[in-house]
Amino acid sequence: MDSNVDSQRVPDGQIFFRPVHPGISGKDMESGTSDGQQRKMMEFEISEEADMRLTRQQTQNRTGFASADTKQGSPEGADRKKMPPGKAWLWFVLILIVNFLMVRLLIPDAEQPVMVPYTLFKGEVGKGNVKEIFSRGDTITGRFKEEIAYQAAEEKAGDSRKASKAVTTFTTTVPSFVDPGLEAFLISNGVEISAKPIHEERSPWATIVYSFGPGLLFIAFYIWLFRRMAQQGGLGGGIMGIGKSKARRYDQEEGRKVTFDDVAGIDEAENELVEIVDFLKDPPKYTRLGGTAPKGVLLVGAPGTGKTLLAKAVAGEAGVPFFSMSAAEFVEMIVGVGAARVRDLFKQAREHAPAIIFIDELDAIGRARGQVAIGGASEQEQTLNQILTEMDGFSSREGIIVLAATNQPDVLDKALLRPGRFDRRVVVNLPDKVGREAILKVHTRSVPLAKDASLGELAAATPGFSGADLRNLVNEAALMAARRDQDDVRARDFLDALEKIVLGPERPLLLSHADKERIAYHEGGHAILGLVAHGADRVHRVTIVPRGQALGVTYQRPDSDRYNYTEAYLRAKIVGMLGGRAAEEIVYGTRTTGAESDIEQATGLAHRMVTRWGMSERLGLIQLAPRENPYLGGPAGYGSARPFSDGTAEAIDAEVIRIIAESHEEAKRLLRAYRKQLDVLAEALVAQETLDEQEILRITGLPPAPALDAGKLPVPDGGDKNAEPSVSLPGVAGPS
Ligand SMILES: Nc1ncnc2c1ncn2[C@@H]1O[C@H](COP(=O)(O)OP(=O)(O)OP(=O)(O)O)[C@@H](O)[C@H]1O
Ligand SMILES: [Zn+2]
Repeated sequence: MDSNVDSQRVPDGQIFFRPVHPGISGKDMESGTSDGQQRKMMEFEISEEADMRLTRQQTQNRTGFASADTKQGSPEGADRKKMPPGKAWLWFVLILIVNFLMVRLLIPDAEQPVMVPYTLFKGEVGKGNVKEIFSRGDTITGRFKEEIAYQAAEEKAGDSRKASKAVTTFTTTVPSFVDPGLEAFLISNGVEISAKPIHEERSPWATIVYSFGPGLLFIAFYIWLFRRMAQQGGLGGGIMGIGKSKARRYDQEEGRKVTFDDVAGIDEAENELVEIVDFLKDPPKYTRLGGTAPKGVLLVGAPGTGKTLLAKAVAGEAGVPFFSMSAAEFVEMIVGVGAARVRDLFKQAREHAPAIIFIDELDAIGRARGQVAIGGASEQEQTLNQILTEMDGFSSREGIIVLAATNQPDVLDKALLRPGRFDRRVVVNLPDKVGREAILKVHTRSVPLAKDASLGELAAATPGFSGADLRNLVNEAALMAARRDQDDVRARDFLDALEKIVLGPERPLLLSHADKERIAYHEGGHAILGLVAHGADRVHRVTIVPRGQALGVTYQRPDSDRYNYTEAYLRAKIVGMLGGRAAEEIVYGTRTTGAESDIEQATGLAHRMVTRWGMSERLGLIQLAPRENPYLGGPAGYGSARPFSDGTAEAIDAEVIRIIAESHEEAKRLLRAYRKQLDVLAEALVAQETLDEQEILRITGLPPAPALDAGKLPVPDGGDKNAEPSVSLPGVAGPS
């Protein structure tokens, strides 16, 4: 069975098979169509039990994409540090509470006077027990010399258990008939008649706290807030630091310079930047004849492909200071701060020219103006305008080059891309197999490799991995080897690390024998179809050890990176995905929930065949789903503004349903034909849990999957002789 849950939506237009495991968002191996000629669909590599999609998360890089890794200065960190406004309110409330408690503690006589009857008051005056009084209107407030025990009448009636109160401060009301002799009576009994209210009298301390406390606290709070913000900028300079940029100078901070030696596998991008290095080394050489060097270079590419690294390498090679800042860090809670930071960043760079300014995640502020959600808009706009102003403001003779990185070039404000600004665009692609090997070499420079660890094979097994993913893989493998007390990192460590990264850690589950057998048949179904379906990817491994969300996994991967897919290949893919369920149906005659992600992936693929790749005769070559961001995978679906009729929508559904139904039939037909092989494979899986390619071939006696153009497969002995294995899948326009 497969993973029961697939938390990742699959963006339209990309074939990615990712293991259905929610925890590995960063590891996606992507593939997808990118624009124009450079139609670069990446491949699927490992197919999970029905081939999981490796897909880019739709969410943007800022929400926890970043390959879970270790990038320094990643914008995520910065976002976290920023205090959300909600927290400020919490502080505000806390301060009010503290203030209240202080007042209570410092002003013991802030107690309310107790209301006593006029007669009792006069009685006490008569006894000479009243020290002083203050009168306003018909109300008298005063203090007894000695406290008296008093219980209000209404309380007596209500609750007899209530103890009488000890009263020193009292208040009473003079009856409506005026008591003419009162004043003389008071004086004769030695009562002081006070000119100021008695119960509001406070100690000098209390007065200070009352009048200044709250104000002081607020001021302290704001000072603290500003300081905190300023400290985040690394400048710790009180309120004044807030408008400073938080740019980091890598040349000073890091011991070792990054050079082009540290960058591998993205040669084209690297070559394009060589000229920039040259310019920075000797600006006059270029400007001597009146030419202008580029001011801004936009690095465009998927997350983790090495854009930041490349920018640092340019600085390292040229030997100039490198000021780096993530665009997300520009914008703070306070409007105007972003613009101030931009100004400061450029000022710093100018002081150290020639220099490089690197702005990461440019899309965070470079989004087309007016396209931003209300609220952050004006701040974002101001910041963006400031960048434009600054870029216009320096001449190329100054030797400053602004590099910026984004993975959403299409959302950028057009003004940023005008000549004199970011007029050069360098695409940083995901590395191909050769590139991945080179990157692995860079990152294993200080890792002792065992003889059996072949970086070439590892590169072949990791299509769609970015440089950051590969670095992470090497790191995981090294940790794995260390945990195993080895002195070197072996092939097994790399494979285990890869599996862990792609699928999540092994999950110990107590499964009954019956469950195991069912999972074995499900995975066996995928695997057999991988071997016999025409054009399917090679099956590398089958396991029924639960991992991440998956109960079992069938790994399939093409022999080489694929950039384009034939329809037959896609159909074989769908047939393979449905093989798990088909096997269960054939063997048990019942269904389980185990095929959920298989179904999801198959549907997604069929949908894209129809809506994006023009593989439905009935609908023809019409684009029926929007293109998506080639670097991130993007939102699919037109929402309410669907540019086609209801009839077309119905036709799309019908075509998708037809493709799935045909593939399902095909899967069942093939599995019936290869039932004997399915049985032995399932049995072996229950016994051994994991089988590699050689074992699978030996156990089933099947030849490795034929290439697409291979001839008919032999009908296996013992198979259903009537059900001839298919050589070609029914065409899209086939009988329906
Ligand atoms: N081509 C590469 N060669 C060598 N190492 C690489 C390469 N690409 C990425 N890495 C490794 O991955 C790390 C992260 O890459 P980097 O931060 O440069 O990616 P990025 O493209 O800027 O990503 P993001 O768009 O998420 O900011 C690098 O510090 C480096 O160690
Ligand atoms: Zn499955």
